[in-house]
Amino acid sequence: MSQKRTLDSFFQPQSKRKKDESDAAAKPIKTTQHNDYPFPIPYFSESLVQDISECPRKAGKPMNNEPDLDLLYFQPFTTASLAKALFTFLRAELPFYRVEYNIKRAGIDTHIITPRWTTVFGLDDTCRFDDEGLPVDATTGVRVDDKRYKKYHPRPIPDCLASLQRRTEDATGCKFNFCLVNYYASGTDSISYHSDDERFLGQDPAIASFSLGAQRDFLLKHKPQTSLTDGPPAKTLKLPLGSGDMILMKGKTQSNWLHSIPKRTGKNVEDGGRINITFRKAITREGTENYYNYNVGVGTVYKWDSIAREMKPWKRGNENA
Ligand SMILES: O=C(O)CCC(=O)C(=O)O
Ligand SMILES: [Fe+2]
Repeated sequence: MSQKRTLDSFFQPQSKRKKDESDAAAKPIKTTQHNDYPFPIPYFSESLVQDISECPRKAGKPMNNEPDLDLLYFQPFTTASLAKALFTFLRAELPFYRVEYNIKRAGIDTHIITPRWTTVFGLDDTCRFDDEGLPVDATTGVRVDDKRYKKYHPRPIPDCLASLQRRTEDATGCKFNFCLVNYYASGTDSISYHSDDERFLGQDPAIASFSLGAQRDFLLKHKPQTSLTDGPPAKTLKLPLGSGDMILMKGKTQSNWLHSIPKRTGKNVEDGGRINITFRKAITREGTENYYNYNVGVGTVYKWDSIAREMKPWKRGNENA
């Protein structure tokens, strides 16, 4: 019988732990494990799960006063203390990547180094994970051997992020199957103007987007109008997203608007970092392939080093160093 690939288990106490460490430090931590995680990912504590279950305290505010814009702004979704705890936990416990790839830009081969740390978990709607953690057809339950799952193996959303996902689904009435995480270590990290309007998300996708940590501006601008008769260009909107805020982007937003997190300069560069979590629903296998390609890639795994206070390359066998 093959060994279970997904195990929600109790992590073994670390072998290098000194004998005189407190009982609290020696307490086993419950983790989600998977063959395609570089390391086990701890569960949130019971008190964090309880705090999440009490969010949001207030309904989201609709923002639909611009053409084709359809947002629900939870300002905030979580309390400030929960947002801080989530930020600290996720930065320390998730594997991150600095993905590099080549594209043709204005006809010229260009090497892109993604200007932020990224990670992703999930699987499109055509499949689900079986209890060995492998993709099976969502309706027949038969193992799926698809080239789109070969280069990067899909991996399930760990229990910690799944508890935030469930609360988000209940609060919005939307269903999600992917969780993308961005870590902007400082003001020099950014995401340029884009729309999340890929075909693999279907028409009018709903995307829930959380902000944790430093406040950063979220800019929105209407896509260029196709003809002069379409009216004057809509103005750029600036949402100064704070820790614990969540925006649900829905309806015609992705097909008509671009969004970005611009770089910050001068005294605003060192801001302590910001984490963005998005929950989305991919409906085809191209979505799975695309998300792992651009958010995990084939490069080095990094993990937060709380002493050096930066991401450090992570190597198997070095866990307790
Ligand atoms: O960091 C953010 O708020 C935006 C992230 C984003 O737009 C994306 O990951 O597609
Ligand atoms: Fe986006």
